[in-house]
Amino acid sequence: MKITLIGAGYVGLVTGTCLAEVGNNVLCLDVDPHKIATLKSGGIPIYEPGLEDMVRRNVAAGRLDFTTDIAAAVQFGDIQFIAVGTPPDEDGSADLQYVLDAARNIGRHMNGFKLVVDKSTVPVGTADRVRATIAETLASRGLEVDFCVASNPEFLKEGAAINDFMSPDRIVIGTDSERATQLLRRLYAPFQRNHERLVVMDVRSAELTKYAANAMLATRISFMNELALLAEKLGADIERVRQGIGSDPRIGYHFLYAGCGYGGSCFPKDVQALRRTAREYGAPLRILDAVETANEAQKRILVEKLKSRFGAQLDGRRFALWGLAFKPNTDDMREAPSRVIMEALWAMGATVAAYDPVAMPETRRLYGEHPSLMLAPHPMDALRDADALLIVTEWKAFRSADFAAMKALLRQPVIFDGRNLYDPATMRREGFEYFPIGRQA
Ligand SMILES: NC(=O)c1ccc[n+]([C@@H]2O[C@H](COP(=O)([O-])OP(=O)(O)OC[C@H]3O[C@@H](n4cnc5c(N)ncnc54)[C@H](O)[C@@H]3O)[C@@H](O)[C@H]2O)c1
Ligand SMILES: O=c1ccn([C@@H]2O[C@H](COP(=O)(O)OP(=O)(O)O[C@H]3O[C@H](CO)[C@@H](O)[C@H](O)[C@H]3O)[C@@H](O)[C@H]2O)c(=O)[nH]1
Repeated sequence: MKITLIGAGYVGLVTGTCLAEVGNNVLCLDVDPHKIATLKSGGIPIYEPGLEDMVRRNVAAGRLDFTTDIAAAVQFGDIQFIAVGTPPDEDGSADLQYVLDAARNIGRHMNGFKLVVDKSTVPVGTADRVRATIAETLASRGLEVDFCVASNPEFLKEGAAINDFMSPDRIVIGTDSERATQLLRRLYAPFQRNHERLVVMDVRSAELTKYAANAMLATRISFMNELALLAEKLGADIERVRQGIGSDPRIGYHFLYAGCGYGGSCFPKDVQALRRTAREYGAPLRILDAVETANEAQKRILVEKLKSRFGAQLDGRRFALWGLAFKPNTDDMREAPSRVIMEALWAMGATVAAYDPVAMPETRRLYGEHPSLMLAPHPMDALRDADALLIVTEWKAFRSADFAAMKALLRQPVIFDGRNLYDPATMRREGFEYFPIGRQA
C-alpha cells in the first residue's frame, strides 16, 4: 500500500519505518527541513534503539523516503497518517494547531480518495474537526472528493518503540466507515501475530481510549509513589509490597515501580489534557487531579531527602547525578525529573556533575554552558569530590556498580537512589548512607 506519514517525529518515523519494513511504500513528510535533511543523508534525528538500521534497510530497498514537499506527500499516500505533535496549550488542553494544519494541507492537495488517520494523541472530537477542516478546504477549491477520517492512537513506548509497533498488544481503530475498517485491517494484518489484535470501535471511544490508557498507567505510578512514602514511615519495603500485589493477576506486575516521578512527552501532558477535557464537560476526574499533584511532589522527593540530610543551604556543595533522560534508552528530557532536581539544587547554591549515556547533548541543548553544571564523560568522573550521588534514571550500566571505587571518589559515601537500583542491606554493608524510595534507609 502507499502510505504518507505527516510528521516524522518519534511516532511518525517509527510508524513509517515499521510499515515500510512489512512491504508498504512510505513517504514521510515533515515541515522541519533539518529533520528531513538528516534523514535523507542516512542519519536519524532521535535516539531509538534499532531504528537507524531499519530506516537504512528500507530506504535502500526503495520503500521509505522523506520529503518536505507537502503536495507530493499528500498525493503519494492512499492512507495519510497524521502524526504531528499535540503539545500542551497554556491552559493544559492539547494544542491542535499542527493537526489542523496537516488536515488543511490534505484538503489543499488531495485529488482522489484518501483515508486520513489520526495517530497523534488528540482530544475526543478531533476527528470531527479534522473532517470538517478537510471538507472546508476542499469546498474552497470547489471540489467534492470522497475521504474518510479514522482514529488510530499509538501506544508505543520510547526506547522500545520498534518492538511495541511490530508486536503490539492491541491496535485500536476508531471509525464508522466499513471502507476505512477494511483498509486498516489489511494494513495491520502483518502485525497480528497469532491472534486478533485489532479492536474496532467508534471514533470517540478510540480517542478516549488513548487518554484512558496513559491516565491509568500514570495513576498506578502515583499510587505506588505515595504508598512508598507511607512504607518508609511504617518500616515496610515498597519492593516487597510491589511483588506481593503484582502477583495478583487482577493487578499485574507492570508499571508498579515507585521512583522519583513520571516524566516524558506523554504522561504529564496527557493527564493534563484529560483533566482539562473532564472539567470542560463538567465531569471532573478528581483522581487524576491527585495523580498530577502527587507526581509533581515526587519529582522533588530526592531534593527533600537531600535537604533533610544536608540542609537547605547548599552553597559550595557539589552533587553527582546519574541519569538525565526521563527514562532509560532514550535521549528525551521532556518533563524529566532530572530537570526539576538540577534546577532545585542550583537554586539552593549547589553545583551538579551529571552523567547520562545518551542524553548529554540534549542537556547541553537545553542548558547551554550552565555555570553550575558539569557533564562528566564517565559515570565515575561525576562522583569525584561530590557530597552525594543522586540516581535519577535506571540505565542498565548503573545497576552493577563498583561500590569500593564509588566510595573512594565521593567526598562522603551518600546515595539518594530515585530508582531503587540497589539492595539497602548490601549498601549498608558497603558503608554507604543509602536513601532509596519506599525502603528503609
Ligand atoms: N513520543 C511517544 O512516545 C508517543 C507515543 C504515542 C503517541 N504519541 C503522540 O504522537 C504525537 C506525535 O508525538 P511525537 O513524540 O512523535 O512528536 P515529535 O515532536 O517527535 O514529532 C512531531 C513532528 O511533526 C512535525 N510537524 C509539525 N507540524 C507538521 C505539519 N503540519 N506537517 C508535517 N509535519 C509537521 C514536527 O516538525 C515534528 O518533527 C503526539 O500527539 C504524541 O502525544 C507520542
Ligand atoms: O513502573 C513505572 C513505570 C514507568 N515509570 C515512569 O513513567 C514514565 C513514562 O514511562 P514509559 O511509559 O515507559 O514511557 P513513554 O515512552 O512516555 O510511554 C508512555 O507514553 C506513550 C505516549 O503516549 C504511550 O504510547 C506509552 O504506551 C506509554 O507507556 C517514565 O518517567 C518512567 O520512569 C515509573 O515511574 N514507574
